[in-house]
Amino acid sequence: MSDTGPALRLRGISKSFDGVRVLRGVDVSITRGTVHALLGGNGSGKSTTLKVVAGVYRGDPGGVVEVFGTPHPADSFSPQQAHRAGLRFVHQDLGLVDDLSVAANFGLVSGFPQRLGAVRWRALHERTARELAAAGLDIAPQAPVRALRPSDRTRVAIARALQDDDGGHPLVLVLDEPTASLPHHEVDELLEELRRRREQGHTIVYVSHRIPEVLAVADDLTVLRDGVVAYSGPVSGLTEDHVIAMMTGLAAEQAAPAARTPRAPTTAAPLLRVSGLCTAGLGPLDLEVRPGEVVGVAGLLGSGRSRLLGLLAGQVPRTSGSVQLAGREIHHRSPRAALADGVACVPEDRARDAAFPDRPLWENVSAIAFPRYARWWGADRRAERRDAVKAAAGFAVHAAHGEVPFASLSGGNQQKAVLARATWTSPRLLLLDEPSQGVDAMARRDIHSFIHRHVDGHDRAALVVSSDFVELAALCDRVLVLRDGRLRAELTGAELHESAIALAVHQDREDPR
Ligand SMILES: Nc1ncnc2c1ncn2[C@@H]1O[C@H](COP(=O)(O)OP(=O)(O)OP(=O)(O)O)[C@@H](O)[C@H]1O
Repeated sequence: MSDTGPALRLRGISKSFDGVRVLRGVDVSITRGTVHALLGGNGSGKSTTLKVVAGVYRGDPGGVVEVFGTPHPADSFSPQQAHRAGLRFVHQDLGLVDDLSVAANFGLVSGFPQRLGAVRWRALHERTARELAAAGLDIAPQAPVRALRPSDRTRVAIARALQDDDGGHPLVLVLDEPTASLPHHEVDELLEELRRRREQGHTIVYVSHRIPEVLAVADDLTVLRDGVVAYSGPVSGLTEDHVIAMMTGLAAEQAAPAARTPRAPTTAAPLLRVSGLCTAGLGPLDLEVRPGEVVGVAGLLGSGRSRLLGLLAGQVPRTSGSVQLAGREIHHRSPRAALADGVACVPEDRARDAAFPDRPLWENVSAIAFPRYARWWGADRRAERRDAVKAAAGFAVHAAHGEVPFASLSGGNQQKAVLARATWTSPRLLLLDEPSQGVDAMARRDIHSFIHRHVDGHDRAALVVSSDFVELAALCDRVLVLRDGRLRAELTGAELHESAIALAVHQDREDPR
């Protein structure tokens, strides 16, 4: 291990899947004691790069992963070698076991101290308490992971990854989208944690789609475009538009978003009218959505925001109340029944609720539209495939072809494919739960303009749940704020900005709605 030079250096890293090269000669040098962000559009190769660095994927021959001055051939680098070399990883799902205590989660990685075959819990608790204190975390080692706040869970995962099993040497900590699933108000805490770890001498490599956040916390950044390094250098002096221009290869002015025309207030009769709607933990709720409106729903985890969408989508049964769509009472007992009435939903947990991972991309896109292709002689699969591939292309889903298994798509492309499916049947009410999770900045802009196009001038509307208040302010005509299952505020016009939404979401005082 050399004492000078970069912490991590990638030289000529390439990676092919079935003969298709998805990384092409990636060269990156990461300075010790810095925060280095890795950015790029969906499918640009960020996760693949990290997996080669982690030794999970074998790189193509010729590439080198150099850690603290020691070179390792990328085609034979293993996870064990990566660990010994001083690389530590925190994946997006954090890898914590919710039902175990914090100390037991530490033990899973560092081993359980034992005497005569029995676990020495007291020793494990003491060791974990020292690690937590060193990390500035005021958490008992006995606390169940399930009870932790989201940002504390991430900080525990970081403390576990960095636990002092390496004689106190600085390490390279690699994080994959650590802020993607954090509530808005906890993002700053995590960014502060990254800064603190940098001060301790560690090197942080951090994948993100949130450019403003990267500009705030990173010293340097690398932009990947189609598996090639488009930029690697300091953050200072860069703006969001510069970064997007590097990600897209377009000039900054071409990459800038089209200005949004504020919608005139509509006086049309409501498309959706909800009255006295109740289910466990939610309601009674009264709300109206007019044709052409994009209405946001903001609230903390547990506020009832996803439950509201589930109720409208036929996934959650109601206990009382009424829902009218275009003046007609509807009461769906399944998502399929809701769809038949023009209500389509994109759930928050794509992998669990919205995907057939082993089936081809095109089947995942056409999944809800296949009855259209029923013919007297069977199903017109050829037409179905053709139209599904077209629908995916309309959402800029980046895939070699329509036959690739859904699971092999990058996360952002999976999300776009699921959105393409939901909108294919031109639903009158589009229900979207965290629609731009994991999608890159350009795709997020595309998704927003698609939602606007879907509703503008049509007898359609969208209801959007998002924990990203910047997104809600940019996308929505109105934002409803839920707390403890009740509607507490409604923001519109000049009130509709990020900080007002944050304030309304966190307010303890109940207003008299
Ligand atoms: N196991 C695999 N088999 C085949 N192709 C793969 C596999 N893993 C990744 N790819 C392809 O490699 C390319 C890069 O994917 P990768 O997941 O690295 O992108 P990414 O930059 O992390 O994207 P995102 O921001 O959407 O997560 C994509 O075209 C993807 O479909």
